[in-house]
Amino acid sequence: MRVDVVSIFPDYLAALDLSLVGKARRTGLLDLRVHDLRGWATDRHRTVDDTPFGGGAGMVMRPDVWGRALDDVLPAGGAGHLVVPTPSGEVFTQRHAERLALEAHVVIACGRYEGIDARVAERARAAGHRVSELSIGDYVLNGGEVAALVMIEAFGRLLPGVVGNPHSLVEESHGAAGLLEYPVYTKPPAWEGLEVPEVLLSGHHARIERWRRDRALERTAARRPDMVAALDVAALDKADLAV
Ligand SMILES: O=C(OCc1ccccc1)c1cn[nH]c1
Repeated sequence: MRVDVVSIFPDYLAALDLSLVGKARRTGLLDLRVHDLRGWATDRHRTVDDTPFGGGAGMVMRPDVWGRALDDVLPAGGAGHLVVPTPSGEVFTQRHAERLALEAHVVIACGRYEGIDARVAERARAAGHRVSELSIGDYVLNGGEVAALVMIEAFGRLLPGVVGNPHSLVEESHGAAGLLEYPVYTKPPAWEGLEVPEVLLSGHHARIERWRRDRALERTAARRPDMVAALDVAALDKADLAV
């Protein structure tokens, strides 16, 4: 999988040399390239922004500079997926991560200031690329770089071979069951007067599985009632009968 990130702060993406994503790069699972948008600016001051049409505070990133950058990094023929992090985007979820992990070539355009001229996304769509304007949450950052780090980690870890034990990807929060993860414990069995729930030490796998699903349901209902509404209870019941 190839991922290009374009930003006026390319050093912000240095964190991607670390840990699992760094390993995926070194083993060739992930061909990640970071570009400085100013490389496509044409004037002496390497300007990438200008005042907004219609007035208002702040600056807007210029379409011509972004156009030249994306012409160079998006795949010819329009088979790319352009991701634009923005507070006004569709909320990025594990479903998006799963879909992006299947793409051959993703380009992430990191906006700054008040954002990127809207015609940039329009032109990329017209050229046949998939374009997703995605938000990582309901808050405003100074730029898309942090959101790019979040998304690359979220879909990068799903690439085959990146995470050692793929089974650890199955029972996660926001996984297929649509539940939050149950509470986890490790040694010592008693710590600071706090005990690990007895059932987890019982070796009785059916009971342990039921306890875990009950805690996951409880937690999801308490913290994410929105997810409960979307639950496929029939599937859970079937699982229930299985236990
Ligand atoms: O602030 C964000 O992106 C940076 C950005 C991009 C365009 C204009 C302003 C700010 C963001 C918040 N949630 N998800 C993304």
